[in-house]
Amino acid sequence: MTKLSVNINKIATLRNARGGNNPDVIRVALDCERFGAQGITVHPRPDERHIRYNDVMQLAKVVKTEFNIEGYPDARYMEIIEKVRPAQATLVPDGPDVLTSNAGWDTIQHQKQLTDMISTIKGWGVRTSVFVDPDIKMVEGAKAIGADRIELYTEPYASGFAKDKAGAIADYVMAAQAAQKLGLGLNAGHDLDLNNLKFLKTNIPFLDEVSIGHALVCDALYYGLENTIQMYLRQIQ
Ligand SMILES: CC(=O)[C@@H](O)[C@H](O)COP(=O)(O)O
Ligand SMILES: NCC(=O)COP(=O)(O)O
Repeated sequence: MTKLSVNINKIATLRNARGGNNPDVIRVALDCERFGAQGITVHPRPDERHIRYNDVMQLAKVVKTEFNIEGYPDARYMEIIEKVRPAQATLVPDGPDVLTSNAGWDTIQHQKQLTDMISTIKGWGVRTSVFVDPDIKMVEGAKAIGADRIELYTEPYASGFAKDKAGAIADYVMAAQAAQKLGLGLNAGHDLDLNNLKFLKTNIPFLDEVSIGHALVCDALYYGLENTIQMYLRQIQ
């Protein structure tokens, strides 16, 4: 079964535009769960331009499905993972100034740093996932550092999909099969949407989880949140 984890960063972006509490990210997270989402993802960034660290603390008290906290493992991220102990911590190599995530880890070059972080996080009883490009060497590197799962960075798949579906998926299938052989769990995310999700699932049926935010929230403007979550769930059945 592939789980849908809804990334609610964009809800916080909208809330922050006016400084009040509308929309309320807590209410939206609970509604996403009520509408069928099997997880809630957040990705706090140091400038708190969307999800704030305090949101993460409040969400942790109410989220009943899998709570996934993504981010660069700086001191503040590690502190929040230790306090919250979410279902999953996804380590992403974003610099503080990036607009959004734009690459996976080099799991070989950062082997020592990642091994230490992963061991610490696993010691808190939290499942670990590392964000990687669809590159077999990086997948093997993720196994070597002790990660439980990888999350494949799907922006290149999403941007190549319109022109050449088969070409866009090829590296992802190879990386996914390598992960499966190594006993790593498999997540995917970034720029997944109603056009490209089913093809990903069909080609990689053993995906454990997809985390989707930007496109799902945009679709909800037209279809409504409940209907949109159901539409995404149908793509991964
Ligand atoms: C790792 C990843 O791909 C997501 O967490 C993404 O970075 C969230 O995007 P935004 O921060 O742009 O909402
Ligand atoms: N890990 C990917 C994620 O949480 C959402 O990415 P996007 O759908 O907002 O591009």
